[in-house]
Amino acid sequence: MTLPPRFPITEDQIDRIVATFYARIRRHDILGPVFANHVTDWPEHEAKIARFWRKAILGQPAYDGNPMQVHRAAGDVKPEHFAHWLALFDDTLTKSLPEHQAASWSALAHRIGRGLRLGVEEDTRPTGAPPSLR
Ligand code: HEM
Repeated sequence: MTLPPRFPITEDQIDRIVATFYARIRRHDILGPVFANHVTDWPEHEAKIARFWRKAILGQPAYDGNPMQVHRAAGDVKPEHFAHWLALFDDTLTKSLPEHQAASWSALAHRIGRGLRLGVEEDTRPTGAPPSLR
């Protein structure tokens, strides 16, 4: 089923953000080494991420993976990585897109990132300790 877009954006704009963002991820001091442990085929990774966003933003049935499971299973993705990821993503969005698109996509990424972070945190938290609700 195809859902209506959350905000107007072209597939080409999504592809360009993904390419710019992961080029910066590869050079990032903290995040670069984590990705290097997992991603060997960058064009394939970027194509998959672009399909993820085409589904999340445009409602296209382009992606059917399970990001929560992938991030939890990675083992070296830590809760504190999410703030770095989101800061770099926001910076890429504001430098590359008109304000409305950047703000809408940022809000969506923060919402998804919060869910993923809580999932990853679940695996690192000592049994019985309360979740961080920030
Ligand atoms: C809002 C934040 C994030 C989003 C939306 C996101 C999205 C995704 C998606 C869709 C995938 C592909 C999953 C699949 O294989 O189907 C992925 C893979 C991956 N993500 Fe994230 N991610 C986020 C944050 C992070 C953070 C903070 C890290 C920490 C370094 C990270 C590290 C990775 C790695 C290493 C993979 C590749 C796993 C593999 O192919 O084995 N991600 N991400």
